[in-house]
Amino acid sequence: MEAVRSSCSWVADNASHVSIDPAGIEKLVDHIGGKLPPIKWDFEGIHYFDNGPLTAQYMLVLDALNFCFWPDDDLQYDHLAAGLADALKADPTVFDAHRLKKITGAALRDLLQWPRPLPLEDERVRLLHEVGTELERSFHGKAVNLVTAANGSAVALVDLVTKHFPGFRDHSVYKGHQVFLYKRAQIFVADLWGAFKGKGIGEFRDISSITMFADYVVPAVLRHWGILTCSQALVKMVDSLQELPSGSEEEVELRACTITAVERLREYLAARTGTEVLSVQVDWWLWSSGLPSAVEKVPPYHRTQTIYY
Ligand SMILES: Nc1nc2c(c(CN[C@H]3C=C[C@H](O)[C@@H]3O)cn2[C@@H]2O[C@H](COP(=O)(O)O)[C@@H](O)[C@H]2O)c(=O)[nH]1
Repeated sequence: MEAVRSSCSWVADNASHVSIDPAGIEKLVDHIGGKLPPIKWDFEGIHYFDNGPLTAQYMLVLDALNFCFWPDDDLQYDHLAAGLADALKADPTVFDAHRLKKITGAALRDLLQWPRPLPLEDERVRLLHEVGTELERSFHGKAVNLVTAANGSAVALVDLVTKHFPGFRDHSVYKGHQVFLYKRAQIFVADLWGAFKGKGIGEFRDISSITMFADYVVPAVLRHWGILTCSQALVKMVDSLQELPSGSEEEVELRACTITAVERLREYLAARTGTEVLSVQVDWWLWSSGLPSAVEKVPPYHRTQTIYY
């Protein structure tokens, strides 16, 4: 995604609160022996997969809701991915467009078997209505038609998703410049690619165009390795779990510098190994290394209330 890469690189060059340290990149690459450890998509075994169109429907619903878990200490991405998978196994029509269009907060909670209101529940419901309505209007109700309309191009699919579904238009205006981050639109493409192992409706000839998915786990991992360095004031805010307003300079810098740092890390790894390295793979490995169950103990992540990640 050229617009994502170039706008984030501009932020990194003009940042006031976050910087990227090449020494941190070298340290991490040395630590992993110069090669990215292999990582399987769905290493947790929590996603729905039937090798067919229903998987595309599941992924679109999953990534429409793939944001803001932290305000509820017990809620994690796993609950969403596994909860939606169980719901779909129990009732294959549960994500039919006409049902998504009318879903309520209580029904979503039921479906996920979550005992209390979800963070930003009203937004989650509104986004599902948006998905149902637009799928019906433009894609005969089926996410698989959206995917095939991209003709095997990851870039085209991100464009289609962001054109048709306003909820996926993850961007900010920073120092007067429009910055594109597109976390959920890009992770949707990557999730399809990962689930279908780059075959069939998960085949994208330009998967290397996708950047990492800027949210709150990977920036903390990059801080741990000294790849991202934050101003003292920002460190204090993040480490004391103070909320960082969505769209603030600090928040945009954290995300944009994370994308740019992963691009540099990818280039450095590719040069060291002499093989192509994908941002998607770097993202998956960094993300999994930042989970609470992982060996590395990373600093707290930044707290931002947003529908974008
Ligand atoms: N950058 C990046 N962020 C990712 C994912 C994934 C899961 N991707 C699946 C694809 C392959 C793997 O097998 C994964 O299962 C979730 N997240 C984000 O993390 C946050 C939730 O964290 P917590 O609730 O504490 O586990 C939340 O913002 C969520 O959107 C990823 O891959 N990359």
